[in-house]
Amino acid sequence: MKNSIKAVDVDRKQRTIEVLFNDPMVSAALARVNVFAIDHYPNGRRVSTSLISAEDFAAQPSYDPLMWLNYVHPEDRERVRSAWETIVHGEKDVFEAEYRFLVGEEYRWIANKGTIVYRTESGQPELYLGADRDITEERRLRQLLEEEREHLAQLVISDDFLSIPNRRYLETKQAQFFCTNGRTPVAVLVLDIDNFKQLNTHLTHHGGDAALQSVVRKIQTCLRDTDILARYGGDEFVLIFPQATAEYAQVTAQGILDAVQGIDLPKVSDMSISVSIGLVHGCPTEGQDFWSYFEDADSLLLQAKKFGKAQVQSKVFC
Ligand SMILES: Nc1nc2c(ncn2[C@@H]2O[C@H](COP(=O)(O)OP(=O)(O)OP(=O)(O)O)[C@@H](O)[C@H]2O)c(=O)[nH]1
Repeated sequence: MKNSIKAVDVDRKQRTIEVLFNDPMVSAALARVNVFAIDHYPNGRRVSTSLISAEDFAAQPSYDPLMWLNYVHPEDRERVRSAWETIVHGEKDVFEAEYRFLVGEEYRWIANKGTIVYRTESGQPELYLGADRDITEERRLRQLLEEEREHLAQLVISDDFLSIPNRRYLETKQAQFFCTNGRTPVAVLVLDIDNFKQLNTHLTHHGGDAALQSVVRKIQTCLRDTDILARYGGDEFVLIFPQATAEYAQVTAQGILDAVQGIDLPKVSDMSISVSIGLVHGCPTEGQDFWSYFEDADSLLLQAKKFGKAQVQSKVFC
């Protein structure tokens, strides 16, 4: 009885395969869209004229619905195996995955989507009908586009002359360094180079550029990896010290003053270089934001300029 049921099933499957792949016109149309069938029972034969040759599968000695996974790239195999196992175990009929597959002697990226059409009496895959597509080139282009997109996104938020974040970075990212639970300390500093107009005149614009780069490199040597230094515009910079103590903020600001004053300018004048800094340190609460700290720090910077430059003016709230 069992055998006769199986025979009927096999006939039905054979008829489906014949309808799809024996007629030259229908078969050619299916090949154009890479439709194939895996005749899983009894020997895992691939029936199609599409991407992967039928010979790859034809010589398998016994029925094994997992056998084809041997052709999947080792790095993709476990991911694809667990997706395919849900099909083999009857949890799902529709399969969809992208993976590298050994075609001839090279791995190609394949997108495969299909469904189990028939199962054996015991629920094992009997006939799988799917379409696959070589997406190697498409993936390469996708990756190039992604890299290009990342690069452009990076350009938008960084100062390409000084290779540090720019004002747009501050405008879009500042909130992530600013926690308003009243318990998380932060320092915001606004820094401006003193008499830079005059320096530019003495050093020429090109020399001014070099001085600007030296200042930035010097400031960077004073910072932790987690501190932010961004160019706000011209010779004005903003620093954020996330989760910094007031002592760290003040010692670092003083360290920046000293480090910048130690920069050797070209010997075309007896000028030295210095910066002025406005510093606000606190534990922001609800209703405060980065910009309120920034405004306060900017006012303190103006005070520092008024009081003679080359100094830090600060306000510490916690
Ligand atoms: N070389 C160079 N100069 C710049 C750049 N960006 C802005 N500047 C110049 O920097 C100068 C900034 O001048 P201000 O900050 O207004 O004035 P200051 O002379 O620094 O005077 P104080 O700020 O009061 O100390 C201007 O002359 C700008 O043209 C740049 O990328 N390279």
